[in-house]
Amino acid sequence: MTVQDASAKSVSKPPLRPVASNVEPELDWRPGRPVVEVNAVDKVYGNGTVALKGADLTVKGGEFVSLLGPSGCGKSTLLRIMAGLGGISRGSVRWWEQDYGVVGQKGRKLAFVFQNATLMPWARVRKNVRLPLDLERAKTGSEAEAAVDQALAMVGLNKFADAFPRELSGGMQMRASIARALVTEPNLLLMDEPFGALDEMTRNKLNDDVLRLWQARNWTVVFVTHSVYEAVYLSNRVVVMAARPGRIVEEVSIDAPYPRGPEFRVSTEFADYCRRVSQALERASQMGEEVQS
Ligand SMILES: Nc1ncnc2c1ncn2[C@@H]1O[C@H](COP(=O)(O)OP(=O)(O)OP(=O)(O)O)[C@@H](O)[C@H]1O
Repeated sequence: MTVQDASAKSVSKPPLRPVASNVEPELDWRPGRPVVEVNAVDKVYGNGTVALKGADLTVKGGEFVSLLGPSGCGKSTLLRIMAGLGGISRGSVRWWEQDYGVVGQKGRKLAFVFQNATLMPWARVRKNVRLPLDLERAKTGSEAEAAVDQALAMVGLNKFADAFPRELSGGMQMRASIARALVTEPNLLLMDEPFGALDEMTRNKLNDDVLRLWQARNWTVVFVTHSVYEAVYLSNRVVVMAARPGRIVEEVSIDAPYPRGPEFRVSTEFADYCRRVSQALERASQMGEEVQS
């Protein structure tokens, strides 16, 4: 789907406007407080597709929430709405308990990681990772370089700073893409099926990297995936969606403690959660078929 959907029946595109003077600019990340709230949101595309109907979802500070559901159930649409990309047809969205104007302030930054690494092929890794800082122009040259070095080190790519994207494996390209999100020091990370194209070993490794960074950086994460295993491994909460119309139908809490590692993947607890989530997904898939028939 396109990022900006100009043809959508938009009632309220989140306004991009200067920060209100009464807004507290200091760090406002508190575990348990709502970071993004989607209230009764409908999304109808210009061609009449009802991508979301009555979506309600609150993601709280420090949560790792996965969106899971059959193809076309509106996962990407919901994630993009949470990113302030594209309009909504009904309902409301709040970020850090305020409107979109607060996004980008200290402690209220969001970053989006796309399905593909979307690196500039003609630019070296360092330049790709630095791009958001150059666009923000908030840091001096040496500050930006230091931030890039730190982000590359966190994803284990410091030795590849001067490589071109074509010289990296698919997993390394996704790492570069994560470093590009990291460099802006986001508080809310929205990830749209970032590892779907990778082999299982690489995906498992990147899952561990994301969990490590999530804990180290106090991120709040919303993660779209088609994989029950990935959703269970990563998340505190799996939100299951159904299609036609796209809607949230179930939630499963994953109460296993962190850090999670290889032992968790082979535990009966993991298998039990996977079975529960698979059953929820099966129910969701059948709902879509019922509506259609
Ligand atoms: N720009 C658009 N214009 C019209 N319809 C769209 C647009 N983007 C998405 N859709 C439709 O909206 C519905 C939800 O799409 P969306 O991409 O959000 O689902 P998804 O659950 O992320 O799908 P997938 O798992 O296949 O990526 C689908 O029917 C899709 O065809």
